[in-house]
Amino acid sequence: MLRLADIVVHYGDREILHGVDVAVGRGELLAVLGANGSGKSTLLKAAAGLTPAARGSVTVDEKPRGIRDTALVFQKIHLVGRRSALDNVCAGALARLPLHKSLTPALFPRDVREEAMGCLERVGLANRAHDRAGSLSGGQQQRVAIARALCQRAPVVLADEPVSALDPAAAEQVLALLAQLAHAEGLAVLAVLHQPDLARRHADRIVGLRDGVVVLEGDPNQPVDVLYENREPEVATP
Ligand SMILES: Nc1ncnc2c1ncn2[C@@H]1O[C@H](COP(=O)(O)OP(=O)(O)OP(=O)(O)O)[C@@H](O)[C@H]1O
Repeated sequence: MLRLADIVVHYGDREILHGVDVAVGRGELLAVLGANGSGKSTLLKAAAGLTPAARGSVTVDEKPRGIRDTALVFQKIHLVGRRSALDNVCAGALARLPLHKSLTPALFPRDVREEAMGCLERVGLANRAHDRAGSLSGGQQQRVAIARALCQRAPVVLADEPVSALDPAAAEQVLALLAQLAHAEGLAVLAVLHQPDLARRHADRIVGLRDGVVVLEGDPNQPVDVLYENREPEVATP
C-alpha cells in the first residue's frame, strides 16, 4: 500500500538518499534502522511529502500520495499541554472540518468528539480523556499523539523515533500499540527506530539504511551490525 520507489533526495549539493525502494503493506509495522545520519528521517520525510524527492515516487494504494494519506507521530510530542487529551485528539480531525469550525477548535462538533473518544479508547486512554495533556506521563502523551494520528483517518502512520524519549517500559508499550494498530486495523506503519531490540520484538519487517542505501531488509531477527560498524562519527553542524 505505501510504496517508495527509487527515492533520491538532495540537501543542497549532497545526495542523501540514493534511489531507495521501500514498501509497507496494510497490517504491517516496518521498522527503519540505521546509524545516525544514514538517512532514516529523510526517508520518512519523503514519505510524508515534507522533503521533495529529486527522483522517484511515493504512492498509497498505487496512487500518488495525497495529503490525507499519511499521519505523523514524532519523537518530540507536540501536544497542547494545557488542553485536554480529548481536545488534542480532536485536532487530528481539523484538516477535514469546514473552515469556520477549524478556526474555533474549542467547539469541536459532537461527532468529532465522539470519534476522538473512540481513538483514545483504541490507545487505552479513554479514562484520561479530560485530563490536561501536560499532566500525563511521556508514554501516555505519545499514546495521545497516536490517537490524534488515528483521528486523522490516514491509512498510513509514519513515526519518527516515536519512543526515543521514553523509558524502556513506556517504549515497549508504545511500540506494542503501534504493532497492534497495524495488525488489528490494517494500517501501514513505518517507524524509524534506534533500537534494533525493539524492532526485533515488535516489527514485522525491517529495512536497514546505510549512507542513504538500503543494505538489508526482511526478518527483524537478522543481524544488523553492518548498519552500525566502521563508521566515521557524524560531524555536528554548529
Ligand atoms: N535539512 C537538512 N539540510 C541539510 N542536510 C540535512 C538536513 N537534514 C538532514 N541532513 C543531513 O542528511 C543526512 C541524513 O540525515 P537524517 O536526519 O535523515 O539521518 P538519520 O538517519 O535520521 O539520523 P539520526 O539517527 O541522527 O536522526 C545527515 O548527514 C544530515 O546531516
